[in-house]
Amino acid sequence: MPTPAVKICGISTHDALEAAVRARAAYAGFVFFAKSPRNVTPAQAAELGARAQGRIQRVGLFVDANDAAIAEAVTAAGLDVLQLHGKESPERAAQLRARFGLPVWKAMPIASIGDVARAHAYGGAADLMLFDAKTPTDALPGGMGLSFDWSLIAHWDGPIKWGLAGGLNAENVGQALALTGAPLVDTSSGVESAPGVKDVDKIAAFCAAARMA
Ligand SMILES: O=C(O)c1ccccc1N[C@@H]1O[C@H](COP(=O)(O)O)[C@@H](O)[C@H]1O
Repeated sequence: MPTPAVKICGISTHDALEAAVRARAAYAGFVFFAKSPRNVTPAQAAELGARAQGRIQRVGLFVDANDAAIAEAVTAAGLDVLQLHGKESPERAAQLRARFGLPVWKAMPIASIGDVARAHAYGGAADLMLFDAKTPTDALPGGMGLSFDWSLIAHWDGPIKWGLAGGLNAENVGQALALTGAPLVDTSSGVESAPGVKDVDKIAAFCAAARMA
């Protein structure tokens, strides 16, 4: 199995960003969602984005955001990828990809096989499908450290690239990779000591465990 790409999401400090770079994560996620404990302002994102440039790909996470908010974040942080974590339709994903000229990742909340089937509609509209656990509330559609039945998406053979998120940590990422063969893994809560507080040792351990799997 090829080495999976790693994304560390919810980065809001220089220390966390440096830890992700040091651990050779491919992607750093910045959350632009006011209800999240990991939310960053455009000013914070500008600092982090400048520091990240050319060292790690910068992913902006949005939840049903409007074009103006996305444009502000793209400009501030120099984003390389847009991650849509709300109820964005395939048409909206395609529209944002065309407008910003950036790859679009769509998060798909999974609780049943029917949810997995919905991912096919994003072929040609998004660049990557990120399977995540369905959360119990629309108020926070991710970042709760919840996992789902990984067998539902094992070796997914859909029309676009894909990745796995939801409740991943250094202890379970090896098992998740062995079962699913995911080409990309994404974590946030699993590398924190408290909601929104990244732990540099956990970031290092997660990246090492994903590489060893
Ligand atoms: O991190 C958040 O606060 C967040 C808020 C709204 C939508 C998504 C969010 N995080 C993303 O959710 C998945 C899974 O996170 P976790 O590892 O279970 O904590 C991941 O892509 C986060 O980036």
